[in-house]
Parts: sequence; structure tokens; C-alpha cells
Amino acid sequence: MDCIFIEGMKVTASVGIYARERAHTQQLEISMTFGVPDAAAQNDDINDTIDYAEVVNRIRAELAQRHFNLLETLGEFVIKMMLEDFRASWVKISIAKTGIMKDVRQVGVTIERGTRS
Ligand SMILES: Nc1nc2c(c(=O)[nH]1)N=C([C@H](O)[C@@H](O)CO)CN2
Repeated sequence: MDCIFIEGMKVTASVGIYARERAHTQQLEISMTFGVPDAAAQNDDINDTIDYAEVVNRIRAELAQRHFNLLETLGEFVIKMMLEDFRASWVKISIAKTGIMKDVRQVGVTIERGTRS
């Protein structure tokens, strides 16, 4: 298995448990690593792997359309998409909110699903 990573992706999303978070979108930082077959490294062909540009665009499009109460559910949503639609074998995602708590740089969650071979 090879891994592809997307580090420090800034994305606008509607997420949070408070009324103000339902009323206004906020910026999140997503970092994600996912497993792919090693065929692309052998064949030099984008069709043998997952195109990380497609993943970034899809995440932005999907998150623009819905509200999540929790970062956990947002993370689970993206992971399901990666496993089912992009056929990743394993996914680890971290999602952070920046500057929402005094004297804390970031808060967030890390979720891992699938089989890391
Ligand atoms: N485990 C979590 N705790 C909290 C979350 C969350 O998504 N997961 N969210 C909030 C609020 O929305 C907060 O970010 C607003 O300041 C609080 N705790």
C-alpha cells in the first residue's frame, strides 16, 4: 500500500453545535492520509491511483452543501466518501478549528477507518 496525503487544506464549512455556528460558516483545516494500491508507482498512470486534486475539489463541494453538528460526523462523512466513492483502503483524517478558544491554537478530531496493510 502507498499513501497519499493532503496537508493543511483550508475549507469553508457549516459545523458546530451553537446557533452562531449554524448561522455562519467557518474555516476548518483538514489534513488527511489515505491508502492506495502501489500500481501508480509502477505504471506512471493517474488512472491507477486516487487523484488528490479530485479529492480536494469533492470535499469542498460536499461540505458546501450541508451542516454538521460535530467535527466527528463531518470526519465520518468524508471517510465514507473516501472508502466508498474513491475506493481508498484506509483513511486517517484530522479536522481542526483554529482560534475558537482562548489561548488554544487549534481544537479538533482525528479519525481513522479501514485496513492499513
Ligand atoms: N468532541 C467535540 N467537542 C466539541 C465539538 C465537536 O465538534 N466535537 N464542537 C463544539 C462546538 O461546536 C465548538 O467548536 C464551538 O466553539 C464544542 N465541543
